[in-house]
Amino acid sequence: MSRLVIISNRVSAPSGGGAQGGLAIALSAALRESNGIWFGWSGEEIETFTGNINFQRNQGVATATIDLEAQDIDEYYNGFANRTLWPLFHYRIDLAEYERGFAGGYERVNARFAETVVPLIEEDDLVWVNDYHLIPLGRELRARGCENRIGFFLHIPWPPTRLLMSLPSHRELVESLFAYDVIGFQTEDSLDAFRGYARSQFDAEIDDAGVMTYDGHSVRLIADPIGIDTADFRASATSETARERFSRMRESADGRTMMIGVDRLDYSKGLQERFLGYERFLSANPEQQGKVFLLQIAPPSRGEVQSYQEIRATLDSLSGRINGEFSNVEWVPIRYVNKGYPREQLAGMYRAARVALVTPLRDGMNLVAKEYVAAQDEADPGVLILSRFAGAAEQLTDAILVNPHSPEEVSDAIATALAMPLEERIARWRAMMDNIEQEDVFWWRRRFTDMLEATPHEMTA
Ligand SMILES: O=P(O)(O)OC[C@H]1O[C@H](O[C@H]2O[C@H](CO)[C@@H](O)[C@H](O)[C@H]2O)[C@H](O)[C@@H](O)[C@@H]1O
Ligand SMILES: O=c1ccn([C@@H]2O[C@H](COP(=O)(O)OP(=O)(O)O)[C@@H](O)[C@H]2O)c(=O)[nH]1
Repeated sequence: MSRLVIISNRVSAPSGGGAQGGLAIALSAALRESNGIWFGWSGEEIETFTGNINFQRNQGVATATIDLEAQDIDEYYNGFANRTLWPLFHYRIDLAEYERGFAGGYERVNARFAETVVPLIEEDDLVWVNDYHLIPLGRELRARGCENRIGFFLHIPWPPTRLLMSLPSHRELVESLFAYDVIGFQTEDSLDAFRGYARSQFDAEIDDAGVMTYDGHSVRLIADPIGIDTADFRASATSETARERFSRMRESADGRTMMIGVDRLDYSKGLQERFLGYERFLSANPEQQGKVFLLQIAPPSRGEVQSYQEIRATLDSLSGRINGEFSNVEWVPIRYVNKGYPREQLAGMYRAARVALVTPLRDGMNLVAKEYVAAQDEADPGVLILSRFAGAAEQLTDAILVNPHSPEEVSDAIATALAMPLEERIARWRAMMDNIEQEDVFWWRRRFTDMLEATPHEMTA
């Protein structure tokens, strides 16, 4: 197999602890297998951009990182990526900000990425660009003579055409995607939405095999849902650290049933709606008060962006209000923790929870849903409550699927989950486990890179 050059905004080499995003975890696993190199932003700020590359190798993963200057971080990461594209692609046009400075910074940083990474790319490498931060990177690489096979994978949802058209530069942004040889999406739903846009806005032809032709250039389109390293996660759920965490959780639960949520503190994760659904459940089922509690782990994320500061304040106040309303001296209904935990500890907590609430309003995939399933005890598994609007819902159809906007549905789902007989819990868990065992992170990576490798080079523009 050809060497992989993976490019993504953030490079987060594996480490012992701390919170890592799902993308980081998935790519580390993929890189180890392919002996590739991972290029991106270090997450560090520098006074003036130099293009100097810092090479490192951590636990079998080779990384090459650059620092960005303050204006780049403001306009590209906090700006166009997280104030414009993220809300828009998660259907929140009310939160999307359209500033020319953001768009300019986004183009500039994509050009800087291209300029810096081009010398690292060897003739037969497969180049794999990841996520919404780097949509125009393929075009920038081509402009610098890169004739390798280049693929792009979008980790977040592709929005419906009507929403995307609210972005002033939508045509230019999408046209830059035509520089790639393969474009991957998490779900059939996103792939459909992209096809709709390409046909209606560019008159692109798309055949039954998923090959899109526009202006004499062909691009292969694929829905390729990302998975987790299921075997590894399952093993980590019975590691010493996880077992210790499991026991401590059970002890601190003091005979009460624990439910869990684990999400970056992001408005797309539907935390506010989840708390309201849980509040509804407590009001509708007073006999459950004092018998259950929700552990919500929510490490702060993208704190420079105002909408993230606002959701944090909203959740502080909502969790406080619900706890104030229902708590007594011995019981608090929500344990709300603004801190990240290492994976093995999370695995122990997932296993200790009878129910997981994974209720994003929109999510590209949601790896937490898959991790929760992988961590369960097969003889006594917990129940997954999953939003219909998470990418994972296309695969995990045996979860209790809910509309996260409806407090009644969330409340009913909690009641159903808590009352579910063991036999049904096992049957649902088995079906979900079969899926995540089959469609794991290696399956995801192979499908993408096999397609990229099989795409004839002549197809490149
Ligand atoms: O790097 P950050 O700004 O701190 O954000 C963390 C990551 O969040 C997003 O994750 C997405 O990718 C996951 C894996 O495919 C998927 O399960 C999830 O639904 C997506 O939201 C983001 O897309 C990543 O680039 C960030 O690194
Ligand atoms: O305290 C935490 C919270 C989350 N995560 C990990 O962060 C990832 C979140 O990925 P997901 O796809 O659910 O959402 P994203 O944050 O990428 O949007 C999962 O692998 C979690 O195990 C973690 O390691 N520690």
